[in-house]
Amino acid sequence: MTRNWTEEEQQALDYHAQPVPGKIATAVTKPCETQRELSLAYTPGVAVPVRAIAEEPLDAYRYTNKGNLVAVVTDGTAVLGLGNTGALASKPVMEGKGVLFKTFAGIDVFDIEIDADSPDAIVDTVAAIAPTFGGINLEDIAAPHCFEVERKLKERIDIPVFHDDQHGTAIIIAAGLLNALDIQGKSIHATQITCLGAGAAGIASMELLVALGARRENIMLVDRRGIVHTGRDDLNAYKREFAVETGRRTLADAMAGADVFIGVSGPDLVDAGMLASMAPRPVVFALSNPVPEVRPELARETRNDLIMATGRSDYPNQVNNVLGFPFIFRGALDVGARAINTEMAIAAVHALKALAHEPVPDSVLEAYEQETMKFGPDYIIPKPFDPRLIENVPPAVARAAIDTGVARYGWPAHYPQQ
Ligand SMILES: NC(=O)C1=CN([C@@H]2O[C@H](COP(=O)(O)OP(=O)(O)OC[C@H]3O[C@@H](n4cnc5c(N)ncnc54)[C@H](OP(=O)(O)O)[C@@H]3O)[C@@H](O)[C@H]2O)C=CC1
Ligand SMILES: CC(=O)C(=O)O
Ligand SMILES: [Mg+2]
Repeated sequence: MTRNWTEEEQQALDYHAQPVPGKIATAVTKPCETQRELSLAYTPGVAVPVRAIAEEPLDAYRYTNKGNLVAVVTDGTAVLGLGNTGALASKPVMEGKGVLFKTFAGIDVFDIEIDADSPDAIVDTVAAIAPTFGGINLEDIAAPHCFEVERKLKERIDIPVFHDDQHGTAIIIAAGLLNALDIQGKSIHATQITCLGAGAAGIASMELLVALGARRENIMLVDRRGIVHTGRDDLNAYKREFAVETGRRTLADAMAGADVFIGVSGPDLVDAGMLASMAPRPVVFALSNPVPEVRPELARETRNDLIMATGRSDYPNQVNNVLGFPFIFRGALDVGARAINTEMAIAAVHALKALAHEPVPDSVLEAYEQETMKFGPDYIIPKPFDPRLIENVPPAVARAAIDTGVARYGWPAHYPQQ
């Protein structure tokens, strides 16, 4: 098949193809150049840690890479905003998550793309390979299957299972939104929120906002069929939790008077009229990747009192789960956490929120070719290249893990003194 890629698309293909196909490889961490080293790395030396681990399974964290290795697992059913591309085509995204885990938090990743025809097929596969890993990052598995997969895996294995599109996204949305509302002079408790997308990201984000003080009755969830309301008989149990009693039906109805729009759905679904109908000083997070629900250019043309974020790196205010999963897993792995719970998620929210108020380091300004960046409408959340993320977020997550009793170890010796 001959395709006509644009210059920018061709650059993306070349980046992935050259100098070797793909974005990630394995690295050897021990010397293996002499007969002596070979006998330590392989037989006979390798038998000693095998016997140790067979006697004491926790020794796997000491003698293997288990404690620093995460599986990024998908079935390819909700790949970015591209939909169900299948397992194979999702691999560049999963390798990309591996790049971010390693670059930002030093965590190694195997990406696991599974051809699965049911939630149980994913659960059985992941449970069977779990001994290899210190954590499982579920990625781009569509709702509602993602909820069942995560719940069943949490019941079956004793390492953290974290669906990034649910909880990673929710954490970053919450941190960015709390800051944006402060700037707009609004309170989460009284805010009318319209969320377009009632899948993995939408449901989990609204649940976390409720845990942080948003009122369930102030949230209007919208899916392909319009507003999620109590008169509908096609709702799954997760959507039903947010069903409101209302005569309103369409996305346009849901946008009128809203203080906040969260888009976790698909490209170009919001028009100028909908934006214009929102309340004064609104917050608009159009987070579908790669194409947002509304382009920032259109939003700015329409009104100048909004705070706007996208999931992308090339506009101000990138609200994207890249700010979460590397640092959250770092904190969880460093204390041998058995789970990543809501308290750990909320600790990450507050750490990210607070960091946005601090002066921005020069290295970040250079990476973004900006002279200044300061807390305000165009800087509500730290940038992924901020070197303080790794200093601030993992300790906050680790502290919450220890306090809630899910940590296997105490405060890491290399963490800042408390
Ligand atoms: N910036 C970020 O960090 C992140 C962004 N996202 C983005 O969020 C989006 C959804 O991801 P995810 O939740 O994992 O996917 P899911 O498949 O789990 O959910 C998608 C949801 O979007 C709704 N939707 C899709 N297209 C439309 C449409 N044309 N009109 C109305 N509703 C629509 C679906 O409606 P229905 O239920 O009726 O099918 C569904 O509720 C993607 O675009 C993804 O890129 C996701 C995670 C992180
Ligand atoms: C960022 C991400 O995980 C997504 O768009 O699916
Ligand atoms: Mg994703």
